[in-house]
Amino acid sequence: MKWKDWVHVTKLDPDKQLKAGDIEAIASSGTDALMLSGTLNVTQENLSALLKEVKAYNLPLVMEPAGPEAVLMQGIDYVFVPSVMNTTEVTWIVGKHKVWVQMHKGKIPWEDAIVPEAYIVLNPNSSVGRVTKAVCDLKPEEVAAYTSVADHYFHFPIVYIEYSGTFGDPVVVKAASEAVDRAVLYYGGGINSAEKAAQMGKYADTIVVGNAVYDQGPAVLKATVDAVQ
Ligand SMILES: CC(C)=CCC/C(C)=C/CC/C(C)=C/CC/C(C)=C/COP(=O)(O)OP(=O)(O)O
Ligand SMILES: O=P(O)(O)OC[C@@H](O)CO
Ligand SMILES: [Mg+2]
Repeated sequence: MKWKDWVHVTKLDPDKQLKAGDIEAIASSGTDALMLSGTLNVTQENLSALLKEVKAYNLPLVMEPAGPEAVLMQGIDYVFVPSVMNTTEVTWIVGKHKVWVQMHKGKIPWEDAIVPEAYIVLNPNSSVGRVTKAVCDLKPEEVAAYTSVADHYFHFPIVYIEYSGTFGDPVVVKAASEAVDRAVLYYGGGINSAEKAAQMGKYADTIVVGNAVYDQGPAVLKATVDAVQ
């Protein structure tokens, strides 16, 4: 299945520990892909350790870096590279990217593996909200406007409504879904039940589940998959 057709992605944090047997259960949950990502304490070492744990299960693997210092490209299907639309600091839109390109001197597999993501960060208390100094108190029409800018002006293939750690406002996500045209709309944040998965799955093309895997376990993850598959 092409990445554009995924409806459910599981986000695994290299900074957290999964219990024995959990990866097996996650892999058989029906989720379409595993994304290796976190904002804080992600290193080449913990990324490589997580990759070792997940690579045996034939699921597509996505690396989503929080910065140029820790990026895996070997053994990964895609690198989803974020830019934050509503940050107050240019580095989170284009600065880290410039550093990354300089580090790799023309060896970035642009066509085969790189997928840019336009993040709209909406939980000010999340790590990503704090680190990127995102302006999070946006009205639905402002989120819709950022969505259009990302989609039609910058031509980002993904617009990602990010509420990491908390369940978002469905009115906001609906507004983004009405504004999006060509991009694939991602939603992530606080999905820990079939009901919440279905609610955001109504608007987003792809939902992302992260914390629930660690806090509640693979059975809850499977319920979120079944709600959108
Ligand atoms: C150019 C390269 C290689 C990378 C770009 C890096 C940029 C601009 C990142 C922007 C925002 C960011 C830090 C994204 C990381 C992905 C993400 C949102 C992970 C989830 O974060 P949280 O759940 O808030 O963090 P923790 O789980 O670590 O608390
Ligand atoms: O961890 P949760 O709250 O499920 O959020 C998922 C993802 O959007 C985080 O980047
Ligand atoms: Mg997280």
